[in-house]
Amino acid sequence: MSVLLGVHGLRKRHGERTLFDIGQLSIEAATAYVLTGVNGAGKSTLLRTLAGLERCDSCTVEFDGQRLPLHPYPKALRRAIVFVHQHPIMFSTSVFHNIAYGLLARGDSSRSVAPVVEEAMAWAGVAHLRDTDPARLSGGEKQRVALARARVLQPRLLLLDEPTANLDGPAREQVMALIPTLLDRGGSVVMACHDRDLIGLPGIHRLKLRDGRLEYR
Ligand SMILES: Nc1ncnc2c1ncn2[C@@H]1O[C@H](COP(=O)(O)OP(=O)(O)OP(=O)(O)O)[C@@H](O)[C@H]1O
Repeated sequence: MSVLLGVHGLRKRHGERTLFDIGQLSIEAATAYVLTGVNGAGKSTLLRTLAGLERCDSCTVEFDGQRLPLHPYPKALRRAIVFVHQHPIMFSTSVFHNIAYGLLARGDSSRSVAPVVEEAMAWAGVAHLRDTDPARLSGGEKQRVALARARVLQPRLLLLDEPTANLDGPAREQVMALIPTLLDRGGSVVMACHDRDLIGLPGIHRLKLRDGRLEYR
């Protein structure tokens, strides 16, 4: 198995408090991980740091054979890594437009984007909501749109922050059912979560943040 992203010396402080100090983290290609840890352990912060949404104190990464600093955040990682927030923020336009947005922003033509978005809406079970304003969606529907929006970008690494938090019943099950097929195209995924069913998914690798250190389980 080849290493997709190697992270060296990832340290994060808030004032005097060291939230985490991770000597080495290797994320393999085409592999799924869950990241567990108690409330406040720093799971979201770790994912946000890898996505370039938070600054780390000092860190270098190896990506595609290149050694890069994590700050300023390299363009190569911005394209390769996608972060899905626990409470996804969406434009008040339509489901279709929200899923298409990232591809259009990359410069893809409307003509090439349309079938990709249609396929993603079908995958996520939201095709019937195509023209709906996301403000009108339930939490589960919003999370499925967020996963579709991330999937069309074909990230090499997808970071999910508690994808099933605040969901229960069928909404949670529908989101869970999508997780194994997120990896269709050979990407890797790291999910911060407390959800025992996600943690127990077959073949998933386990990482745990405990007292600022990362444990491989
Ligand atoms: N800007 C900040 N300044 C100081 N402390 C912060 C700041 N941002 C986050 N923290 C603290 O860092 C800690 C880690 O937060 P984080 O959200 O990463 O944890 P988590 O493991 O994802 O928790 P949960 O499981 O509850 O979502 C928390 O104690 C939080 O209060």
